[in-house]
Amino acid sequence: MSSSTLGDGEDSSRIRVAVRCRPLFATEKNSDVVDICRILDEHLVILLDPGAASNDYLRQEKSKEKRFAFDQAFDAQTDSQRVFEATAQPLIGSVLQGFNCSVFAYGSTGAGKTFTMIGTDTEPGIMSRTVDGIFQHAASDGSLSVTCCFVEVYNEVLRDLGSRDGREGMLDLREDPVTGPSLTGVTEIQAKSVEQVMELLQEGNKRRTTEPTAMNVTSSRSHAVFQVRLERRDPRSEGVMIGKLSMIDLAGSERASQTNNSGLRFLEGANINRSLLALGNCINALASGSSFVPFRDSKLTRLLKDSLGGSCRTVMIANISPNHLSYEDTLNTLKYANRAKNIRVSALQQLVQPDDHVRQYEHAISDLRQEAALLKAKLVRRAATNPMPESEAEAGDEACLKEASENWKVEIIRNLESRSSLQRSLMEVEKALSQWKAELQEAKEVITCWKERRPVATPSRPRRSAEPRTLDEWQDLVSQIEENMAENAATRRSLAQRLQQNKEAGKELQEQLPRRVLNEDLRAFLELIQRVKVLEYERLELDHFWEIHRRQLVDRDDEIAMLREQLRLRNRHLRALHAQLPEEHHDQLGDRALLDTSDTTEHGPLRVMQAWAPAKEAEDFDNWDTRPLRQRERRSSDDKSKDSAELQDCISANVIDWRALEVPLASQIKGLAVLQEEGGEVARLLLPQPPAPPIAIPPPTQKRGRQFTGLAAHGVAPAPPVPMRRHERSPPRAYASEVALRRDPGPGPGLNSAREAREARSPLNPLLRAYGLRDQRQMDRVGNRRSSPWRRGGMGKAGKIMVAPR
Ligand SMILES: Nc1ncnc2c1ncn2[C@@H]1O[C@H](COP(=O)(O)OP(=O)(O)OP(=O)(O)O)[C@@H](O)[C@H]1O
Repeated sequence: MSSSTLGDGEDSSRIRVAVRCRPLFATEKNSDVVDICRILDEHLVILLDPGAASNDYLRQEKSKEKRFAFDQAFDAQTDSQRVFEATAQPLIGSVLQGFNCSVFAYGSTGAGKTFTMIGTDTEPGIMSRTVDGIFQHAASDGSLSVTCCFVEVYNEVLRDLGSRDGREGMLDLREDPVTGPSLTGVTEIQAKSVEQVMELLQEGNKRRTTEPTAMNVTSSRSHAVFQVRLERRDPRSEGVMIGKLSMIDLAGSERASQTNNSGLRFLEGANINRSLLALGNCINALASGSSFVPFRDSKLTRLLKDSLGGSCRTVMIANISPNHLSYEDTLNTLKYANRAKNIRVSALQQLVQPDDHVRQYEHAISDLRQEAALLKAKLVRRAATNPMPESEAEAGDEACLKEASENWKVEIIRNLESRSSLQRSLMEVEKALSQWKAELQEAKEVITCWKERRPVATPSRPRRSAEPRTLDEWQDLVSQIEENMAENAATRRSLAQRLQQNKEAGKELQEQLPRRVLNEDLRAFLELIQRVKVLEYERLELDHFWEIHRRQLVDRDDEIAMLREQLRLRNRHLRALHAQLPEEHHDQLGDRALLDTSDTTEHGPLRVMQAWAPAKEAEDFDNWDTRPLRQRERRSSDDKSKDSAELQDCISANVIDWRALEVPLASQIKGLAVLQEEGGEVARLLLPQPPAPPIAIPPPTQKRGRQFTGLAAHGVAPAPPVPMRRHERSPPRAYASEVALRRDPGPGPGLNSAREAREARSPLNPLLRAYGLRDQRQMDRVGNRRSSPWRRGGMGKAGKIMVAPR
């Protein structure tokens, strides 16, 4: 293939940029919208200051008026035929001569891109006019072959708009260093007439992903790319000239937040912006003459690699709206277009000479000869050492072998590439699904709050600018999300199925390798390639699983936070009941497991443990009256009426979440149930405890060092601080005070053993007596502390469960 530079003047050396301003809609004219766009002399665009235009006297000083000059500028009155003549028509001759050309429409939503590129039945756009022009141009040229395809890039996935199952028909993009990017499996039509192409455009456009946005009721959410490939014989050189014309209707360039979208629409917006950002970066790199152009940053730029700058003639049409409310978007579009003017191009003609073909065949034949000689030699050697079975020897035709190995290589690479692409799509769908799930939960929560007339909790994610405002709107949103989730789930199922089929096909190919590739070196090489591809794929798969796992952890954290809240409410309710209940009914209350929150610092891997320690309770806990009830009854009647008044306040202020209180006891909460099954002290602590003998509680002594809140609440003084050895400096915090207690100094006078002496003096003693336990050992045995899950798992500082003694 040979190349020559297009040399028809200055125009060919840089991107041509045209601006088209649409007229104001009737609705806009009827409202207070002001036209802030002026086009002068088909070249100059003046964007007036919207403040000045809207008679905002405060803003008139800071004029925002901007002026830009472009190759062409069309005002609202210019029709599509004129736009076509000034932009795409001059490219037709170049494509017929074997140059790559492209026309793309850029602009924010509702600015008129689709109108310009595809048009309407009465006002056809550039795509159909160009095809018409091509056929007119080469009507007499019998050698012309026109092939068209129509695809969209939606959410970073390429879809075939030409196939009947357009939405399902995802495409793979291949890059060939010689022929450039190509789409495998795309529906291509060999166009014989303009009508045929028009049909493809119309049908494809219907299949395109469109959604109403706040700016445009039929907003295109994807980038539509229409490619026309022309092949014709060069009458002078007898070579074949291959030209490609790409016409692109880009999705809206507005910021995702401006379209008032949420959920999948917001995700779309983010992906659209990603592609456009990548396109902008490529334009910047091409404009600055950088040696590296980041084409690989998005599917769109990868697809347009050979249609942007470089070896291509490009026309950009920037569509703008004259509406003063769209000032920012219009300005951004004009700045973007202005930058694109600087891209220098040097188009290359793709002329395939008949000689080139001959040379290529010669190379291929000589390669094949070498390969055949090698294989022959191998076969001879093998036959000598290990005679082949009859059937295999028959199949050992060299050409067949060569072909088989080549085919195998192509098939396995295709299989692995499509596996990676399926996996990536699956990840995208999973991600979208999990976002939907979170949104659905939040919307349902809002609806419940609304129905129960409770205040709506602050959302975990930032509010969208267009949250539903009525209950009906919220319910509509829920059904819409559910519909989308069902759609996504179906896509996920189909992707998973295709992935499975792909893996099975890959396995089969793997098994065929020894039969299809007899050349050992080649086999080893192919195995290596395959291994690399498989590893790449496995890494992708691992990323995927990691992502799923991470999301599960986030969900679990949410669940834990919810359990904490339930526990907090339940504890508060129990305390309120204690305070409310007359003395004679105290026995009915039974033992309740209350949660000690003295130490809630996270430690250890078992996240559920954290649910035991309701963090919000921490500040209240020191004020709890954890003395036996009969002692507490001696409180003044003032205290009781205060408690009762507080409870009434809570109820009337609707602070208590009665729904949450329906969750009965801590023992029935998921995290605890799991641990109960494991046995250990949780179960023990939830069992009714022996009645406590009346004890005299000494007043709390002066607090020093770390406090063991549970003991302090019983009037037990903390142990005196004992210097720790180095390796003991950081014991798990929940046990810090316990460890300190056990480090009590030796026996005192008149006691039987050192241990008894230690226990007698231990400030733990009143607590042991309160629970009818003989000594520390018995406590250890009952509590089985040494084998408790905290010890074994090294989980340390989960919140502690305490039993409120009667
Ligand atoms: N030059 C024009 N003359 C008359 N009507 C126009 C013109 N440009 C756009 N319109 C009308 O404006 C509306 C929005 O245009 P269009 O759908 O082409 O916008 P868009 O830029 O493609 O938006 P999106 O990015 O959201 O798809 C359409 O109803 C279209 O018919």
